[in-house]
Amino acid sequence: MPSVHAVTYSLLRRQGITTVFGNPGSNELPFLKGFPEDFRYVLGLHEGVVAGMADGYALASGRPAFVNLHAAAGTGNAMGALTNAWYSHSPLVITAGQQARSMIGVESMLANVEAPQLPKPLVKWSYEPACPEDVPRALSQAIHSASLPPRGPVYVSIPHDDWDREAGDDAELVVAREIEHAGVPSPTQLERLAERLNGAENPLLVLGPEVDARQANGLAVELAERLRLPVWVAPSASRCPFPTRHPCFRGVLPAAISGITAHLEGHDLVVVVGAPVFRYHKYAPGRYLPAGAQLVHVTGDAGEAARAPMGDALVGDVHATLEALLPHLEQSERELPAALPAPAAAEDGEGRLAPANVFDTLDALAPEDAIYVKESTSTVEIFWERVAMRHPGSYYFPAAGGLGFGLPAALGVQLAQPQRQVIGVVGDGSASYAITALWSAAQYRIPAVLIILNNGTYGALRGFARHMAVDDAPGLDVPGIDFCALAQGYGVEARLADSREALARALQEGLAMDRPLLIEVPTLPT
Ligand SMILES: Cc1ncc(Cn2c(C)c(CCOP(=O)(O)OP(=O)(O)O)sc2=O)c(N)n1
Ligand SMILES: [Ca+2]
Repeated sequence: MPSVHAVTYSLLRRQGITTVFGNPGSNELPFLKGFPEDFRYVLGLHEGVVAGMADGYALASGRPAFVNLHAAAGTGNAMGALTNAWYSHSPLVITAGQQARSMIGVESMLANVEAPQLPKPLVKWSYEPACPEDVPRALSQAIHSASLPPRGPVYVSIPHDDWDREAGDDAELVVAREIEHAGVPSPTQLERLAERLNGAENPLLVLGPEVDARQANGLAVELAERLRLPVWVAPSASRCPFPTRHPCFRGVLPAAISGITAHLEGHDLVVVVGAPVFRYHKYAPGRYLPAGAQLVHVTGDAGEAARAPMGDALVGDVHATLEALLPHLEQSERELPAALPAPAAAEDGEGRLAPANVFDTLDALAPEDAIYVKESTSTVEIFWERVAMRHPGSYYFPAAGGLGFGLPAALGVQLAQPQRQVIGVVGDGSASYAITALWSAAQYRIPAVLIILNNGTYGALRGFARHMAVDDAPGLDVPGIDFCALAQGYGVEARLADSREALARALQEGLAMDRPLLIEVPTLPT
């Protein structure tokens, strides 16, 4: 009769999950014993890096990513990354090694006491099987639960003495299970939605990360051109759902109630697709909608629909809904919106570049299908103004703003998308939360270009301090970090680019390399 270990690896292989992102302890060794030749283990030196790499991999592949952490301590280190994975609906299957069953109750060393409670509320489901025979079924439930809408991370704690136990006669029935989700609205629901869109005088479209996750970007372009309306990206954008050089593109909505409402003025129908309504951030109270405006929301996440403070919603798969909706929409006679004007030129400082000039240089030299993993919080708006993104899966930003995402996620995305060039654009503050990711980049020769924008400060917090009238907070500056030295210490080649010419040279070098390159750019604060 096969062991729990054998059935588990059969299940993972059959479900196409042959990469394990992990950091091991003694509890995990029996799972890693006899690690199969056709599997790949990607080690991260901190569990925040492990979960961040897995998050990038899952988001960019659209497939569940498997994580193996060490008991409670490893799970705790991953919680920051889990805030992002939860809000980006990332299908992570997180496993944690547990002490031997007979040693949990006495709370011996490495016992993960009340394990399923630990990752809540940042997982869809968490479980510790009541007996070894239930481990393969529990892992099958984890894979399908993570993948079914609304997608999200799940957690299974597994005692280390389960792996060599017999799995039971029917254990292998779970190995080949396939579960599909339909989620197409009914003809009546589509007609009602189409009637509102066709009847609107001056509609506006707001697109969210789910449009990109479901690869519905092209359908969103068709919708925009059919209705000839302005297209905004939903606030706190963690993905890019619409081509940024399209004439309908208007930018990213500000993440504040009054700021959003100001942009909705004059529109009688706001159509939100694939985003929560809304991911506010800065506290700037105001009316949720301008007078005379109605809002209709299409989302695959019933929770997002239920918690919105206004509007009507249709819960269904956004790709299937847009595809089924288009034939019901009339061609609008409105003028197509005019493309946004090119942004003004920016001045560099002495030995420091303006972020705008970094991004213009990037836009000029990067491949047209480059993938950007962004985590420099004060330069988000400038980035969206200056960098062209044309294809699905071109942009990733931490969905909960939990820093330490950028460097690991850039590596995970590059592992998932080897045929496209990944460029990480990370602030000096953010980089320090996951700097050990550079070791994994070097060890696995992951050919991402990693740009560190070094303005010596927590730039976004300086902006918040001004907004919140806090002019004397300590702890907002991070001077004196030499990222080139840190990179070389972890085995990654590095270049200092303190002029546009030096940046162009370093970028061209990095884009041609088959291994990672870190580029440190001293920048002006925004
Ligand atoms: C894990 C974690 N810790 C602290 C913060 C708070 N925080 C911090 C510390 C920011 C500064 C980021 O600095 P940076 O250098 O990465 O980028 P900018 O200088 O462009 O803002 S933005 C922000 O929300 C956070 N979001 N996540
Ligand atoms: Ca900074």
